[in-house]
Amino acid sequence: MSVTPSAQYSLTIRVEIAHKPGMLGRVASAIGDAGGVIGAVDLVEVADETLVRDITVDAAGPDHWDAITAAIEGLDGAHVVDTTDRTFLMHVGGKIEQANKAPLKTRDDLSMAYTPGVARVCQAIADDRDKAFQYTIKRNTVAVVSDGTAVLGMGDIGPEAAMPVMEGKACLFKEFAGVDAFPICLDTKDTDEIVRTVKLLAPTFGGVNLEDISAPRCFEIEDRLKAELDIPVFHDDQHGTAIVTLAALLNACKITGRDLMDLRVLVTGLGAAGVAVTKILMEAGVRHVIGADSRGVVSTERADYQDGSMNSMKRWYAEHSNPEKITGTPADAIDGCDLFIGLSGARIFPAETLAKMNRDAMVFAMANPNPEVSPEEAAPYARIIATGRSDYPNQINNVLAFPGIFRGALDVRAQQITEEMKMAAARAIAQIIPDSELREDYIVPSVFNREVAPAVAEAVAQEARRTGAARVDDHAIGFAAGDVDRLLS
Ligand SMILES: NC(=O)c1ccc[n+]([C@@H]2O[C@H](COP(=O)([O-])OP(=O)(O)OC[C@H]3O[C@@H](n4cnc5c(N)ncnc54)[C@H](O)[C@@H]3O)[C@@H](O)[C@H]2O)c1
Ligand SMILES: O=C(O)C[C@H](O)C(=O)O
Ligand SMILES: [Mg+2]
Repeated sequence: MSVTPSAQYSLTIRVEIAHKPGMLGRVASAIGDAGGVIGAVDLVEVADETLVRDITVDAAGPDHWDAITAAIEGLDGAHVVDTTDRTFLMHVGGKIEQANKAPLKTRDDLSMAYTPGVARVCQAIADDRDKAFQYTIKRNTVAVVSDGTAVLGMGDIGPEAAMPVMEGKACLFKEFAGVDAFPICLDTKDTDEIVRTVKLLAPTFGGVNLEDISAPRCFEIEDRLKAELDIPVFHDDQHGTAIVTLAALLNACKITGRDLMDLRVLVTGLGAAGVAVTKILMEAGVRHVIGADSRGVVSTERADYQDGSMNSMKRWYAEHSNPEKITGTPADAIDGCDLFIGLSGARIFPAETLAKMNRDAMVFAMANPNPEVSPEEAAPYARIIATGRSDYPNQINNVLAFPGIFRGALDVRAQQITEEMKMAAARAIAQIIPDSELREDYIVPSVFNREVAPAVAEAVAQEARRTGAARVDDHAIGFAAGDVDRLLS
């Protein structure tokens, strides 16, 4: 849906240019006239007759790449040698690697890090398994587990194809909260097998972040793992999304002068994210919700509810929403709504449908990578617009939640992420923006705001302390865990 040039379609174009005055300017103009946005320009090779340069250009998509390279080829004295898709280049060999914390230069180093010294550490843990948190990576390492069945809005694309997203989550954990996370993509969709596999892996990890596992299996998988493991288990697409959506809504309501209790809300997509978002909004006070899945608006009148074929989560939904028993499509149900929340897929209805919403409408179109309705098209009908993407303002994305949530939980060694912790995290995210700075295009902090993860971690840790769920209090060293380990070693 990207129509404007952006970094996701950034291309490095290697161009051989005649070595004479004005040529680089002509190449730059050709790129600009074709709509490309030039970034870096590097000199690769100089010869008597020619220069070779790498020109980095943001474009709007593959067709636009062709138009830009054709424009360069159309010049006398310029020739495209080759092109590199920078997004793919960033993924060559994967995005993360393992790194050693202890030096291994001498025999002494080896005899401590490995045999024979390591055996004493193993024995200490064998005598007291809790010491795994002190002397292994468990204390700071989270498993990012997916079966590849609901990857972004791309659906069931399989475990190998899910890896770039899971590696990306690991990058975000490390970057924003100093948490070491490891991507694990499983070659099974079977609930029992997933539960058993994660349980078998659990001794290595301090927490489990479930990711992009489709509904309704994700609900049972999370419930069972939470019940059976003594480390926190958190399905990011449910709870991370719910926390950030509530944070955004708290601030959007301040701007539009609304009360959660009076809102009329339409949610499309009743999978992992849609159900969890609805639940947290209801816990926070929202009373009037209508939900729609790919078969239309859900109600107790719908045939699949009546004949018992509706899954249990949607049955819950049908029973707790849509008091007027509206039937039909999301476009039918949007009449008179104040808030639209999309957690379904791209372009599910024409933007004009939003005209039926109340004034000062709020539109959170959060499907990734492409939202239910584009912000440009929604603009005439909504006062506040948010998406899950980084290239628009108001990015409602679970990255604002999960790094800090796990940082806080690991620091106090909480065994569960409770509802109270999630609420506290939502409030912490919302409060990062002072009321005086709230604006229609600034309802959630930037994902690059370094205050967010520590604030979320502190809120989670405080809640754990308050409820007695905190088993230790490492919070003082949380963000510097690596440094402290080095000092201790
Ligand atoms: N912005 C964020 O932080 C964030 C977080 C989680 C999920 N998401 C996005 O939300 C979407 C759903 O993710 P999920 O994890 O809940 O997946 P899921 O597979 O569990 O659920 C998807 C749901 O959407 C429904 N759906 C599909 N097309 C629809 C349509 N045209 N109308 C109504 N409903 C439709 C499906 O029936 C299903 O119930 C994805 O696009 C994902 O990228 C965004
Ligand atoms: O991965 C993201 O950017 C958000 C979310 O987890 C999603 O599945 O869309
Ligand atoms: Mg996800």
